[in-house]
Amino acid sequence: MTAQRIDGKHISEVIRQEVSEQTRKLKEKGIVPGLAVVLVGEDPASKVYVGSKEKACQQMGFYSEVHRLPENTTEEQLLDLIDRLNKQGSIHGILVQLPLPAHIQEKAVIDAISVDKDVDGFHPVSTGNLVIGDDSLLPCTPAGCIELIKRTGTEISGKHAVVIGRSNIVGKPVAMLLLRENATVTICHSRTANMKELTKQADILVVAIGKANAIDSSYVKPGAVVIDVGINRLDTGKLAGDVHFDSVQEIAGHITPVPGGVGPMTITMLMQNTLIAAKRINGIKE
Ligand SMILES: Nc1nc2c(c(=O)[nH]1)N[C@@H](CN(C=O)c1ccc(C(=O)N[C@@H](CCC(=O)O)C(=O)O)cc1)CN2
Repeated sequence: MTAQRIDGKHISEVIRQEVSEQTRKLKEKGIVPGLAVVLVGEDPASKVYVGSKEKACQQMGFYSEVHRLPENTTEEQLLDLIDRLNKQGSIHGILVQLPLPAHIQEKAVIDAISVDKDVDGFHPVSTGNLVIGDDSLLPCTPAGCIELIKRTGTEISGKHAVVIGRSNIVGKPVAMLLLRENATVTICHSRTANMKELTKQADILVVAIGKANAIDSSYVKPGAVVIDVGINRLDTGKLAGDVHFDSVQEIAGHITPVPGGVGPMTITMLMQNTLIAAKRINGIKE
């Protein structure tokens, strides 16, 4: 069996067209979704991602602001900027690009973003709402994973989903989203005993561990949907996922490639969140 490749780039394009159409309709009501992206320092990958977010905003017809701050920006200066953006009427979404320089506390910065404008879905109140099933803006990469699974035609309800990785920004929220879709969810991590025994039971396997090619076909149940969240740059300069694609595609039913799988969905879900935030802030039903 050779798995079907889940084309994150194509799915992303389809969703972007939907977002851009809804934005056009919202603009007829005089509302222009606005996103502020804040970048501190010179991390090369972050610069590329922020540039892609700026381009995506243009493509969607959003208003956008990018604040590129020097590496030596203090936490206080960053918090002042967030305070201003929280109050700014033209801005419906605020995103601070991660990672931040070591002298700035990530938690203090995330906590300062208004929950209504938390388009990254990283604020503790957004996380709490996700856990209890209340409305909140969903974290982009986990929401992208669920969207990719659904668009394979897979019914998530009743399936056994195994998530490898327990980070606050991917592993835990993706597990919560799968639970919300009525999957039976197991979370594996670096201390899990007999991991293969668990992953081989998974109808849906989501891998977010940050280790290139760590998961081969011996971890995978035949026919499973495999979602690879890892983006690892190899010494050769090439990108690799956490899943050994060539090995796993021999056994899986569906599999995301890297690049071109989950990655493109992250920015697309950010566009969708900004549109949702603009509607909610203006009291418009979705
Ligand atoms: N505040 C945030 N910071 C970071 C997030 C985030 O969601 N919010 N996620 C990542 C970086 N990221 C977006 O910010 C991101 C990562 C990867 C991609 C992507 O499209 N990847 C491509 C490959 C791109 C390449 O060639 O390098 C793919 O997988 O196909 C988009 C966005 C950390 N920081």
